[in-house]
Amino acid sequence: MNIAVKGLTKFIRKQYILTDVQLSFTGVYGLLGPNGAGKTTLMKVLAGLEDFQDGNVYADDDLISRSSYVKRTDVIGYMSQDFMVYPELTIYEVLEHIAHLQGEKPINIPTIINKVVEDVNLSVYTHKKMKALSGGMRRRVGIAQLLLRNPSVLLFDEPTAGLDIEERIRFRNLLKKLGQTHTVIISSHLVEDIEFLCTHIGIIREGHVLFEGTPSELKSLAKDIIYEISVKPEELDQVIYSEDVIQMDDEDTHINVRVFSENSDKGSRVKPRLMDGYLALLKEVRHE
Ligand SMILES: Nc1ncnc2c1ncn2[C@@H]1O[C@H](COP(=O)(O)OP(=O)(O)OP(=O)(O)O)[C@@H](O)[C@H]1O
Repeated sequence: MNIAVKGLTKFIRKQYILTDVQLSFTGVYGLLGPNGAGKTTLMKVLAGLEDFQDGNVYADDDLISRSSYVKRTDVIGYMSQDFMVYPELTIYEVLEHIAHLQGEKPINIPTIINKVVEDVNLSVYTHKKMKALSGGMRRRVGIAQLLLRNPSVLLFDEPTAGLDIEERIRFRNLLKKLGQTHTVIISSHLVEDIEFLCTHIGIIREGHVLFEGTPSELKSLAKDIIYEISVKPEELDQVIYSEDVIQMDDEDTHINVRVFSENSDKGSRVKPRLMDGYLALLKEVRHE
């Protein structure tokens, strides 16, 4: 199922949070933007958790919400950054409780729970108490409880924030797997997560859409303007001072400095990465 928004506008008192937002969410969709761009607000609007003043939300071309708050928990599952409930209950007990609240027949509950814990790779941990779980495991329980309802669209707000590197990789792999069976929308300011996971990307800034397209379309915004310069450690200060630096990689004997440049005779032109396209877009907007 695809979700789309048209003309979406939200303000709180006199401050516009989202302005005439038009986006079409499909595949594994990455919603990127700097802090305060409006990503969380947009995700909550999609989930039916926040009201808005103008515009429409569609699911597969059917209007599901017009300028108002409509709860769509049967279609859309939303997960905020963390999931911490009932610390004294085990994973199984939490899921059992939620399944009961949803009105599942008691006889079906064990089968349903076994399926969702398998989907999120928690089958061997169901006896563990919530309070004993790591951040990544708690988030996986959060996904499991969403899957109990079997929504077609899963929304994740900053899903890997605060996870250590191993958990982040495990969690990203899980999101990739879920993307094979669901429409997945991920909001993040980490280009790295989006690069690994997403087939489509939307970029917002200060509540306005700046870009929507594929990862290669985003990369192409930095076509022909990315150079790599190899410098000795003692030359680094001079390069930082004179060039528009994106990234530096320390290679023991020298440092590879990635820069924006229209024409650099000091380095070699390289293929743009997603980060380059994203930064090129933000630079362009800043200069307008
Ligand atoms: N309830 C509210 N009242 C007033 N301002 C709000 C409210 N909710 C959000 N905002 C403002 O709306 C803007 C967008 O916030 P939002 O949290 O959606 O952005 P974000 O892109 O998710 O940012 P971050 O990555 O920092 O979480 C910010 O300027 C924020 O201060």
